[in-house]
Amino acid sequence: MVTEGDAVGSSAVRVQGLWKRFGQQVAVAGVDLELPAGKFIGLVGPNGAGKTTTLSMVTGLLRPDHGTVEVVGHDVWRDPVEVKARIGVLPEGLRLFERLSGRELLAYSGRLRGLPGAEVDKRATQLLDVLDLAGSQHKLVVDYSTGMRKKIGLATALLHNPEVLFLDEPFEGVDPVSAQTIRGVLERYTASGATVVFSSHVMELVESLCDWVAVMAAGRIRATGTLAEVRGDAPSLQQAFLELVGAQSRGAGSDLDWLGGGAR
Ligand SMILES: Nc1ncnc2c1ncn2[C@@H]1O[C@H](COP(=O)(O)OP(=O)(O)OP(=O)(O)O)[C@@H](O)[C@H]1O
Repeated sequence: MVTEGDAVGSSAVRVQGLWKRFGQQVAVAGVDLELPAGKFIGLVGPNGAGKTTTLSMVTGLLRPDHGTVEVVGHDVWRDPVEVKARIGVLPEGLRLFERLSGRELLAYSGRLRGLPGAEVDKRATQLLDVLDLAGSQHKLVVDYSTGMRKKIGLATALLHNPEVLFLDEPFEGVDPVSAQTIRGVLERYTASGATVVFSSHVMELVESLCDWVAVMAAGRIRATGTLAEVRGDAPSLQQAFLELVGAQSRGAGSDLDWLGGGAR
């Protein structure tokens, strides 16, 4: 799906005036966002910032209260079939068909995507191999570990060679070896001109992986741009992030004077 010229200088995602409320809780409060194509993009923010809610609305999983979302030039909510053919998604709380083996899951996803059987077989074999799942390909998904689930989820999201890949906390619960494997696959994928958008609150990871960042807090976008632009004069992205989300002066632990030291 990645075609020459698609990626250069254009936007992968264009979000305007996005709002989502759950009862009294405003989860996303008027987000405008333009994500450049062909970049490794990090959506970062503290717990509860609205990252998952935003990604769910951008990928057509959750209907916004207001606002529009375009992915590779198509309106997500008016043109969902066009958009879903062009994106891959690894959602938070990934639900998989547990009673299929990893190999069967890929075969099923590939056929759902309309790929010919022989092509699905070829791609599945390569993905299982690269993601170090070949030895577990006949195991049922229900018996996979957390890291293995993330990797098979990533394989299903990549199988149809999407133009944009959305990943919600792809490294959470993943050991360093698997993280390195996932990272290698993603770097190869973006090097070919595709776009990755992933959410995280691990700043070191974002700093080492991403070339473009959007910082979110309390349902709003606080900063966007290249890593250098968002970092500004701060010594690290972590520091810039803490300043942007206003979390510096909380005096962690100052009220917990009973904690530690053996006193009961
Ligand atoms: N289905 C829901 N019903 C009620 N409130 C919700 C729902 N989903 C999200 N929220 C609320 O919306 C806010 C944003 O949540 P969201 O999961 O989008 O944040 P997040 O940035 O992904 O957080 P985290 O990093 O902890 O996953 C939170 O206050 C959360 O409690």
